Amino acid sequence: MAAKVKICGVTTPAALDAAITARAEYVGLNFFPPSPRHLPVRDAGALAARTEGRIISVGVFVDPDDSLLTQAVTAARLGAIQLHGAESPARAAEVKARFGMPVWKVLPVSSASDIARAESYVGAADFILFDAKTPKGSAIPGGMGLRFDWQLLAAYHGGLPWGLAGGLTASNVAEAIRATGAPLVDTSSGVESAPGVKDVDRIAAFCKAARL
Ligand SMILES: O=C(O)c1ccccc1NCC(=O)[C@H](O)[C@H](O)COP(=O)(O)O
Repeated sequence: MAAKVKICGVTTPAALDAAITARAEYVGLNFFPPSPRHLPVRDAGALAARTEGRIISVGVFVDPDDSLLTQAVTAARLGAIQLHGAESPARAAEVKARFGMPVWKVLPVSSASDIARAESYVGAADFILFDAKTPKGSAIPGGMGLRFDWQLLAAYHGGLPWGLAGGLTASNVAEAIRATGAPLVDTSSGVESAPGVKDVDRIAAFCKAARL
């Protein structure tokens, strides 16, 4: 089965439409203010109006409080919540229960023990996204175009559905899927011309390459 595609950090109608046209399954809408892809809640409604029934919006959050989640879930008509911070299994379970929608937990990876942590989210989250660990002190915990050693994924026992993120581009995504068997691939900076600036041609090329 073809890997599903998530285009993360979409902030404009043009990028959203490019993801829909290229048949991506998900877009990520980023609600973390320090990110160059930050989407203010007040701007989310305009994008949400274009997504209805065409693509699923995943809200990207870093250790969010319930107030931000409530505002974003409503304004952006989210279909899933991605927790990209240090959220514990208990917090993931709480968010899942409170908002009644799938929770994706991101695990930053640099060693085998990071993969093993996925098991602790069984029953608490619905989906695990393995992403590259960013350097200590980074302003953002994702979207930096960094890869991790894909061979580490061989140790994953598959207690939860999962996806692969980190440094994926149109040039390496087919190889990433072949090497890891990832059922979902996620990219952000790999389809940009500059941080936060999505490139519609790169979005199309990425989606095409993921399906080859
Ligand atoms: O992209 C961001 O700016 C970001 C900021 C804070 C938390 C998460 C963020 N991105 C989340 C994603 O799912 C990215 O697609 C993922 O980290 C991969 O990014 P990239 O290596 O640039 O493809």
